[in-house]
Amino acid sequence: MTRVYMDNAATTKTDPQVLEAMQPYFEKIYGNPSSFHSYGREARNAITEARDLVAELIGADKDREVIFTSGGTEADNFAIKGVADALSDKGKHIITSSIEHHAVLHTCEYLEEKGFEVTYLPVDEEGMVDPADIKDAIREDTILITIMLANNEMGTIQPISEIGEIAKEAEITFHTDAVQAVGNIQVDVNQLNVDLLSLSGHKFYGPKGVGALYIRQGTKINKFLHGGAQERNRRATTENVPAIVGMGKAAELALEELEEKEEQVTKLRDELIAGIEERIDYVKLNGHRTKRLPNNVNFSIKYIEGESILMKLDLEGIAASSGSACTSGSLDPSHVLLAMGLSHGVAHGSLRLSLAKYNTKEDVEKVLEVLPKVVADLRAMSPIYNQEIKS
Ligand SMILES: Cc1ncc(COP(=O)(O)O)c(C=O)c1O
Ligand code: FES
Repeated sequence: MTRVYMDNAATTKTDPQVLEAMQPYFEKIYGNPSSFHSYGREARNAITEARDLVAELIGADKDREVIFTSGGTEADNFAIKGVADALSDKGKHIITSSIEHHAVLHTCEYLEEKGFEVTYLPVDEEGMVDPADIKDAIREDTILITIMLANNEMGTIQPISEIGEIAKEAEITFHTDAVQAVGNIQVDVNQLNVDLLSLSGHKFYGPKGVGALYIRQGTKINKFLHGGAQERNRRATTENVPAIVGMGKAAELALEELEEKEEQVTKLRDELIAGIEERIDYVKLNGHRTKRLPNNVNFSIKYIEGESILMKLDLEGIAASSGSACTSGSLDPSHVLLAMGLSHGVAHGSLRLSLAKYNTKEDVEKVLEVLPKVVADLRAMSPIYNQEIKS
């Protein structure tokens, strides 16, 4: 059976060129980057090179503004707790949205327990935050605005540049979680008007367990891990050199390939969307139709449980998801879809197909052949469907 992987928003296959770039840093160049000898120096140089490549991908200042972390979650925690810590004398109010990843939402909830106040802005039915709402929510004591660039579940791309203008004018630190965006669309920290930006290696063909936080020069933020003086004294612990090198290589490839792959993946996405809408009744595309990630397809399929579609698709060799990897592990329907106004029942019947540069036209054809059958089979067993539609 040919297998189709369409869960690339959860994680991507590591590019073979990335793997190849990492290999020597396990076998030959294994020194500690803080060591004085040549082994250490070589490792240090590799980190510098990787940092430059990541900086280049997001338009940051080379060498100074990129801090490597253990992933997107740590970058989000670092940004939010670091700013809250540094600016708590100035104020204790944070603005975010109700559709953020749990790495942001749970961090905000933690800070609420510590005495901070958080405004969770609503989104419209396409999952869009209204910049006017941000303006209205700003208070005298607001110290941080954190809004994601692109949503992991339904792919809507937020007006970050515009929100950044508002933040800049009000002199409030602005963070964006760009974990899903980097490598899929062009991301430039200056064009976006952000002070802080999170990214993660494994979402764009790099290894897992490595990410980065962009910190604009002059941004007030406290260090995240206490200990040694690594990462400009902002994040202690011996650097994960092979992973950092891998992320650097992934960034280099992303920059080279972005335009071509974006076009290729968008085409497949649009074929999937059109094909599903044509072949299956009672479906609703979640998220914005055009302002969406090139690799994201998310449908609510009425009268069906998300989990049962996933199981059936898996048996047919198709790997998909019903929301974010974290959400699908729980029995709660997606907080993102609920925030967009979907009912519990409809939110439960959601299916996310997320593409990568490795997906082909044949993959799309297979999904379009299998999915309608799976849906028909499940609906045939659904009492509500039989009652409402068939009668
Ligand atoms: C929007 C968003 N933020 C943060 C994360 C967490 O990234 P990581 O898995 O690297 O910790 C993810 C991963 O699913 C994500 O999609
Ligand atoms: S339990 Fe059905 S989609 Fe979550």
